[in-house]
Amino acid sequence: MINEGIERPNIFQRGSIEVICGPMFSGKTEELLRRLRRAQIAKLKVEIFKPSTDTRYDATAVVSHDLNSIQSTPIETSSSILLLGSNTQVVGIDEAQFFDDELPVVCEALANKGVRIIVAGLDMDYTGKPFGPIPKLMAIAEFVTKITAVCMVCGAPASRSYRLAAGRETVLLGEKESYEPRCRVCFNLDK
Ligand SMILES: Nc1ncnc2c1ncn2[C@@H]1O[C@H](COP(=O)(O)OP(=O)(O)O)[C@@H](O)[C@H]1O
Ligand SMILES: Cc1cn([C@H]2C[C@H](O)[C@@H](COP(=O)(O)O)O2)c(=O)[nH]c1=O
Ligand SMILES: [Zn+2]
Repeated sequence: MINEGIERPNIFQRGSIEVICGPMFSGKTEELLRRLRRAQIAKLKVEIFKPSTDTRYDATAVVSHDLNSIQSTPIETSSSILLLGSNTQVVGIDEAQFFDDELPVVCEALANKGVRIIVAGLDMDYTGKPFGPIPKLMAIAEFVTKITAVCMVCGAPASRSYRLAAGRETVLLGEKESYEPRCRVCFNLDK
């Protein structure tokens, strides 16, 4: 038979990368949970990962600001996703901005093997700069969903996360006490 033994992608399980991004409180985790739940309803094998450093609501669950949740595996480095996500059909990754620079390579490798990858994360840090591996993931993704929150100053659609707390380090975990979503105009008010 022609092509016998040649490794080809399974067209019935075509891999892809989806990115869900936006500021804090825009609904990234809710959208991730919605897509993963639908995959579970379709009886697909689903694995969910988050950075082990993100312990805000729960050590193992991915939890939205409205406290919807799904069980996940906390991991330290993106290479663990290659090991743990190879024998699954759908991989969900939350808080992807905190992962190392290898995450796009890891996602590409799994997608090429036929895995559907759904990544959620902040596209910008509190200074408005691209955050971690998210911009590269947006470039190589088949589908990018960029969503907005509600600006806490004027009520317009908010694209940015304004830091209320003191501290200039890029990574500073927090919730409403430390951050609020703002539109471009209100984000730049005190600059
Ligand atoms: N300023 C805001 N704009 C939009 N949603 C908000 C805001 N403040 C609180 N929320 C709540 O946050 C929920 C989204 O939470 P979540 O999915 O965890 O967001 P993200 O993962 O993007 O931070 C919304 O459904 C809403 O109930
Ligand atoms: C803007 C910004 C945010 N963070 C932290 C704050 C939260 O712990 C997470 C984002 O969570 P969400 O699910 O998107 O609400 O990231 C940070 O460390 N640095 C920043 O610049
Ligand atoms: Zn505004």
